[in-house]
Amino acid sequence: MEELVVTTDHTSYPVFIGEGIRHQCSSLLYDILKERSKVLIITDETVAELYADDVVRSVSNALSAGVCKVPSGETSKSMDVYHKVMTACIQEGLDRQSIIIALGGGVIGDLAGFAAATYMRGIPFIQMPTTLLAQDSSVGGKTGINHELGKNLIGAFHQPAAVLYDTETLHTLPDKEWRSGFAEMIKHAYIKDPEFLTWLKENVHSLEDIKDSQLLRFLKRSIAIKAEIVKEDEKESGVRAFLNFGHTLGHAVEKESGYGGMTHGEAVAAGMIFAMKVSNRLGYSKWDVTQEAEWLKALGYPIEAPSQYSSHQLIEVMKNDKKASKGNITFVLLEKPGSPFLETVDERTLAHILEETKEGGVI
Ligand SMILES: NC(=O)c1ccc[n+]([C@@H]2O[C@H](COP(=O)([O-])OP(=O)(O)OC[C@H]3O[C@@H](n4cnc5c(N)ncnc54)[C@H](O)[C@@H]3O)[C@@H](O)[C@H]2O)c1
Ligand SMILES: O=C(O)C(=O)C[C@@H](O)[C@H](O)[C@H](O)COP(=O)(O)O
Ligand SMILES: [Zn+2]
Repeated sequence: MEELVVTTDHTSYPVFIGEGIRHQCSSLLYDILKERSKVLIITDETVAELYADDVVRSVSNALSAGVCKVPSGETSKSMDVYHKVMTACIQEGLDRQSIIIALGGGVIGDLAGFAAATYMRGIPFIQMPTTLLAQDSSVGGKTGINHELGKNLIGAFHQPAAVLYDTETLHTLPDKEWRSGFAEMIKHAYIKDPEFLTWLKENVHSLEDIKDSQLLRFLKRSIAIKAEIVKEDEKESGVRAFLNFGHTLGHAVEKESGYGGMTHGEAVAAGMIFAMKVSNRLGYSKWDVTQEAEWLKALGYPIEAPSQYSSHQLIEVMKNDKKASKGNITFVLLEKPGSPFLETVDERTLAHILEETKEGGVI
């Protein structure tokens, strides 16, 4: 088992990574659980079927556990499902000494984390990620749900008390979800670690390459990058915004696809290529976008997906992005790997590039 530590100005917590560690909750989380009155495991229907019994058994040595199941997928990051989770917290008799476990992917981490941040004005929670994507989402304390008008518009910063990442759970992950999670790893490499990016480009040419024995090595590097950024800027007043590379357009595409039409990672991959085009167009960089896109296309990312949607509508949605200010859309741009910066981009430039993408053009 590996252990990393995430430190912020206010707190610090362990990230345990290892095969089969879901069976060791009572021992690994003993110091946290021993103080608590009750635990509610929030999970989705798919993950519940596969892993909830193991986790209930594993925590039951320490304290009594309930399970709250929500439908699988992005649509559970909604007001309606959040309300149902709150009802479950009340009916299960959670008090201020209770704790929530988020058992699942990023959807569950964000939803259950937000429930923990707001139930009785805040109780602790533990992240138990089960997707590759959750190497990003389980660390850093961003929690929240979607609104019909935009992604993650309702939420709170609430750091977990611990992250327990059982990599054995990844063995049941569908290919689409491996691809989705890998996009966030690529993002970490693009914004912070050119050497890691080169290594990924040289070694990963298929989904099978992602799943192979090197996984633990790049999982750890990716989590460490996220932890470094969160340590420097917990609440996104500076460098943390760089973690949004690919997300300005990506979130708009997710919203337009009806939340779940495209996975988060697929949308982010298309958004990263788009951001490189914007960066070139504004004269900040000389990306060979075709070459960057080829690598992602070979891994199965639908890079041209934004061209299915109305440019006007995507721009309207991007105005609701949290980085926007006074109606101006702000992008994370990249001069070169490891050199991100924030820039306001005017709507005409965005419209042109979106239209060129529709016509199959790459800058
Ligand atoms: N808070 C953050 O910092 C942060 C960072 C990145 C992404 N996110 C959010 O994360 C969400 C996406 O997370 P995700 O990609 O993990 O999606 P997800 O949680 O919906 O999981 C994807 C699918 O895989 C299934 N699944 C999960 N674990 C499984 C397993 N081990 N075996 C088989 N099936 C399994 C789920 O039931 C679901 O159908 C988005 O809403 C995104 O906005 C948040
Ligand atoms: O942790 C962060 O900070 C991130 O931006 C990570 C992103 O991968 C993640 O998708 C996040 O939820 C996006 O944040 P948002 O503030 O744009 O909703
Ligand atoms: Zn993301």
